[in-house]
Amino acid sequence: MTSTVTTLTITRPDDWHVHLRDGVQLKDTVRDISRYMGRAIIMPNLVPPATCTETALSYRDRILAAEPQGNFKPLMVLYLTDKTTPEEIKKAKATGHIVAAKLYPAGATTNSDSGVTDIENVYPALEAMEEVGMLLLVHGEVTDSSIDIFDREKVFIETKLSKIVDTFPNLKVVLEHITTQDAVEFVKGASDNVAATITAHHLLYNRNHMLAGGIRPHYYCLPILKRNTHQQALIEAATSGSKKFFLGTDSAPHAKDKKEAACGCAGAYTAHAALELYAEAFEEVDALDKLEGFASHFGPDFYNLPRNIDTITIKKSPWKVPESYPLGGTDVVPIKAGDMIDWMVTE
Ligand SMILES: NC(=O)N[C@@H](CC(=O)O)C(=O)O
Ligand SMILES: [Zn+2]
Ligand SMILES: [Zn+2]
Repeated sequence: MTSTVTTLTITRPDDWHVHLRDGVQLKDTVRDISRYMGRAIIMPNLVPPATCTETALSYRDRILAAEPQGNFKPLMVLYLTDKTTPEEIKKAKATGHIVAAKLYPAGATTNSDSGVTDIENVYPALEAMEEVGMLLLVHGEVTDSSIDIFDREKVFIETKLSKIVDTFPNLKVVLEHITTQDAVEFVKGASDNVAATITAHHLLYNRNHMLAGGIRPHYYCLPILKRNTHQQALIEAATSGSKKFFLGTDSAPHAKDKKEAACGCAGAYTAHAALELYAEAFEEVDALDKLEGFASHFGPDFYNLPRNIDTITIKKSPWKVPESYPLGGTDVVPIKAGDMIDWMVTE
């Protein structure tokens, strides 16, 4: 359905899950993320990962040195390992710049090799996080090779996440980039301390877009796109007005040749048009009136941070997405490369 709304002014949004990478790529990723996002949760899966306070803070310095536009504020995240200590958690939290720690099950996704091998290994760290009010962000997939890739999120929720949530009821947990109806139901049924981010690409696409009529590597990301019934459940959750679901693009650039390869990397680039892509998904179900809560209110509310005070305007003004964008001397192929996007942020 197409609505008659052609312009929408909303509180400035934030991105609660993004990958900016490092080094020469930063000038390109920082330019895109700071075009209109007020803040962003910067994922720490660098090589090597940002596992301690010093590495997270020096990463923050490099992001700021890449000259973000406007008043963009990077919110940093500690990468949990089997060895993360409660002391490190407290030290990180005390800086005021590190707001969360990320649980990557070892081997689950891009640059997760140093991640957690057994969740009980991080229980002392989780206890400290619960105590000081640091959020736990979770890549929710099991890594057992005998579990089908399309079931890994559901099995993680059943066997790991429910245990974490029961053991640490006062810990705030964000189940990142959810992809299934199972995740939607788990989050809805859990306490107010449990929320989820949803990407634009999981709202716009299902596994047919990736696999039917040819294999399209730029749609390949983790957790992998699921069947359309799951896509529908995500759309319903995002547009429901529930404060438990908010914007996290999981924009994750990889150079073109690393995606278009015999063994292509996982990750989709959406930072070139983040809010514009969400607007398309919300418009599709006539729910543009729900976009502001999802993009600009529920995230800061869950993180206990103030909402942004200024606004941006998004207009119906179709434009053609370039075939690629520069990425520190290489190129990244964005979602909707060469296609039209209906919406444009005009500030
Ligand atoms: N989502 C992805 O497919 N890839 C992310 C890692 C992640 O968020 O799991 C990346 O860093 O490339
Ligand atoms: Zn992830
Ligand atoms: Zn991610």
